Amino acid sequence: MRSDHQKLKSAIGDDLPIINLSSSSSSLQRSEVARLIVKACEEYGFFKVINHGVPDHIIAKMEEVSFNFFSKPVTEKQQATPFGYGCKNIGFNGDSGEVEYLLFSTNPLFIAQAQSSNSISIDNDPTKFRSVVSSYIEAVRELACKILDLMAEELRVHDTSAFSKLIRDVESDSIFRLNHYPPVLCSSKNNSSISNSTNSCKVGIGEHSDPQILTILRSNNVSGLEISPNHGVWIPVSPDPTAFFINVGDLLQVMTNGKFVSVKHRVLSNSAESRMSVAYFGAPSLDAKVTTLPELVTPTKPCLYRPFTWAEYKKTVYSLRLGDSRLELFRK
Ligand SMILES: C=C1C[C@]23C[C@@]1(O)CC[C@H]2[C@@]12CC[C@H](O)[C@@](C)(C(=O)O1)[C@H]2[C@@H]3C(=O)O
Ligand SMILES: O=C(O)CCC(=O)C(=O)O
Ligand SMILES: [Fe+2]
Repeated sequence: MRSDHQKLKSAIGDDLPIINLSSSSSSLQRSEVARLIVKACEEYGFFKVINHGVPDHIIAKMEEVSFNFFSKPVTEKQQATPFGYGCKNIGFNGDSGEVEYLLFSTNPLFIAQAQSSNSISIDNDPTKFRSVVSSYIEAVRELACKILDLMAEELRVHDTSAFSKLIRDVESDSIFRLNHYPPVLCSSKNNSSISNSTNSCKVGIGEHSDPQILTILRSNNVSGLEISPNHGVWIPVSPDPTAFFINVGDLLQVMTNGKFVSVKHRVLSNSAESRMSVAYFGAPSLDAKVTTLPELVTPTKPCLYRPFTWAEYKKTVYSLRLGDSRLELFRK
């Protein structure tokens, strides 16, 4: 007979933690799920969620509009205002990769402009993109809040909505990103490639951590994502389009006083197939003060980071390169 623990957490090929959220309905199982989430955040800053409750039709429509968007001619994609379309250039400081993307704020007012400017039309229907994206964002935000509340419960934080209320804020600066990594042949000659003893592969997005609180990521069934829980070690993550992958972001590392780790990750291009991913980056409002929760500070674990606003942190992040460590600059 398998124990409850084994039923809740089963190993995947690559041995990364899997959290079965359907088990969080009874209070006994809820605390076991919360315990496994916290363990995963301490050990990896990363886990996969199954039975997440996000309806299949919302996911399928999101995948469809994303595919439709990236299939458009480049000139049309470049006109996708007020959304930010980018190809190969990442950020503003010289980073690049084999990726094209659409990056925008999850603020409903911002998304509404898409309709008024008719900037992205899917199946000749300018409202379709907006409504599909809005439903998806709403669903993944709820998933993020559910996970954040479970974390707070297990960490014995007095206010169990301490994390989730930051991303529920109407002024939340959360962002949304669609990524498309076209197939690129691996070669041993190119400079912008990563090599090991047998082959080398082009980089889609280079090594980085996500600066926000929590990232909810989903992809099609094409590999490429790798995480690095220990310096120099890269673990490939098997794709699973039925699941969501959760990254601890820099702010959660600060709020938990370094108990949770903001996971380093990267994406390598696949030589045969297109990878498409959708990421929701849950962030607080720009003026929110980010502080370490008092419950995570003890005489033996003094507070590691000075308080700062998300605006201050974001400004630093955007002034640096993708792979730069920024948290060090905010240590006490
Ligand atoms: C080079 C950069 C791209 C990035 C902003 C930055 O200056 C450093 C962090 C990068 C990152 C990583 C996670 C997300 O994909 C992202 C949108 C974010 O918030 O921080 C990207 C930024 C970006 O692509 O603009
Ligand atoms: O495409 C992926 O799997 C990861 C994307 C990512 O790390 C990002 O957009 O920040
Ligand atoms: Fe990322």
